[in-house]
Amino acid sequence: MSVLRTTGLIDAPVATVGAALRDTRLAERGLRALGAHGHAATRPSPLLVPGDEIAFRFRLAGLPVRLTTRVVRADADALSSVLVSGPLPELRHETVLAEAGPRTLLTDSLHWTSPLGPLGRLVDVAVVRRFVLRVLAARTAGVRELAEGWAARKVVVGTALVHRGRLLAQQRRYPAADAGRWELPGGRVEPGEDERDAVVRECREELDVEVRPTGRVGSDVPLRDDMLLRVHTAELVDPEAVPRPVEHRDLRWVGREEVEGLEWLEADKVLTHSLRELC
Ligand SMILES: Nc1nc2c([nH]c(=O)n2[C@H]2C[C@H](O)[C@@H](COP(=O)(O)OP(=O)(O)OP(=O)(O)O)O2)c(=O)[nH]1
Repeated sequence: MSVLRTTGLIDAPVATVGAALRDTRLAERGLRALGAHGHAATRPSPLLVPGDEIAFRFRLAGLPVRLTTRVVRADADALSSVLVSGPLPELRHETVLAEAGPRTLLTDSLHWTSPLGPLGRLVDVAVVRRFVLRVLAARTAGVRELAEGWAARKVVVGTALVHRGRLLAQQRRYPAADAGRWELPGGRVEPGEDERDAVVRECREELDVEVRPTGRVGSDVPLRDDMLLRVHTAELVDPEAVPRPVEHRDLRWVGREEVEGLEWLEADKVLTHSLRELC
């Protein structure tokens, strides 16, 4: 099996780079940057989720290549995909992110098996490795451009409040387009305010309870109006406290199997696979 590893430093937090990695336009941009005249089809959603397939069509050394991969992991700090179909028996792509001070270290690993035995290994050295290195460099440049742009956005905090194995969702009352859809408690971080303080304030305002932030979940999600959704996990300070819907139509504690069935706001839909892991 052949392995190629590359790294890059990006001037943005891990969760923001994690969002950029999941951008569905990235594969196509990478191919275009190479002049590979490729086409990469994904479903029309802003961010990839596990199960999504990406179909690539491009030419390598003059030969047409068709290759489809499937996303198997899309977390704040990692994106992985495996081969579904293509002209080689095995292909696995893993991108792992690690905090490096205020920046993020991105490590790409590509593992593949050549289709032609010893001859394939020669082709690997001559053609494939060079092509893969260019693809990965173009992709990292695309991730950097998106993530560094998003890092300057205003943050909306969402709160994944978990209690006795269930997650709290709240149902919006307005605007009309979003009425009846579900979201996490939260809102815009005010100037000078810490994100965790915003989580505590929003939960006090929206749920009338005190919460304690406990960590983070999922990658960021770009929103309209130059905002970025970032979800923090939290617990009730008083386990007997009962949240009430101060501004919302309804509240619901949902278990692992119910998370993906709710009609969430668009942005939250790409986080449900991460949220269900909390239950
Ligand atoms: N709180 C929260 N907001 C979300 C989620 N998903 C999502 O797209 N958003 C959007 C809805 C809003 O456009 C924005 C939140 O900003 P906000 O809380 O300050 O504004 P809002 O529209 O809810 O209401 P308001 O405070 O102006 O009355 O983020 C989510 O899960 N929780």
